[in-house]
Amino acid sequence: MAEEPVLSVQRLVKRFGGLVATDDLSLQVMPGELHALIGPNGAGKTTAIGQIMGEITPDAGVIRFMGEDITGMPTPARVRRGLSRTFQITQLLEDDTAEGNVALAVQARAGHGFRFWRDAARDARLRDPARAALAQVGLAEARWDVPVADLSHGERKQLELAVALATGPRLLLLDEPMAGLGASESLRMTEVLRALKERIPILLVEHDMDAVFSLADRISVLVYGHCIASGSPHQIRHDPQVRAAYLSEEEGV
Ligand SMILES: Nc1ncnc2c1ncn2[C@@H]1O[C@H](COP(=O)(O)OP(=O)(O)OP(=O)(O)O)[C@@H](O)[C@H]1O
Repeated sequence: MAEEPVLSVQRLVKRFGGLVATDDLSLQVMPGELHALIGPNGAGKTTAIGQIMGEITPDAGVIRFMGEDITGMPTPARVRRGLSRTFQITQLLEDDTAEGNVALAVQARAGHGFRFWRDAARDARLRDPARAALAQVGLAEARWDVPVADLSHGERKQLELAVALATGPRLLLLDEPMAGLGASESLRMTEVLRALKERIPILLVEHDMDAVFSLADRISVLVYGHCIASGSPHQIRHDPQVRAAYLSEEEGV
């Protein structure tokens, strides 16, 4: 029997006034796959993630997750089913520690039964999975009890990924996890994602083409909200339309 996609987006459309931000977009993420979504600034990549998470309502199209139609489903219900995202600009509680932030996400997943969120980091049922998530993203243990406000940008990006992992995702939607990282931090994040994709399928939005071409099993290219090409890294690298529309602007590809 053919494998079912984890995520299937069919003919998605989103307009903002006269602007078509998502233009008849179809894409799939298969089990075990890292699917990269690339394209110029403003191509509609973040808008696509927003619709998959239920934060933005599409004007047309169908989104299926693990075979279920989730198009009209509220975000929390999608998270419960195993969808999890990170943001281009990190969204963390500045005053809480790294571990506290992840423990809160574990608590949110567990739902009721934990009454006082301030104690989240102290409860082993929250602490242990939180620490497991922090270890997976490679954040140094000495930084786990540091307030978020004192973390470097690179550490915040790692932490944001740990928060996304804490909800127990069956699909990760990553919006520019390399944004603002230095060369060595990007390489470290690439290796973290390489290990993660062995366990969790990933839809990756990213401008770092070294990372994209080294990690992706499949790449889809968005231009003005429309997918102009989808294929293996080799196919995309050699697609003349893609090179003309996007890759020629990017260094080293
Ligand atoms: N809430 C909104 N209202 C109006 N226009 C919007 C809104 N959100 C996004 N847009 C527009 O939709 C288009 C797609 O934006 P989006 O942020 O999805 O692009 P992107 O591919 O993620 O860009 P980048 O690579 O710069 O992050 C842009 O022209 C943007 O200005």
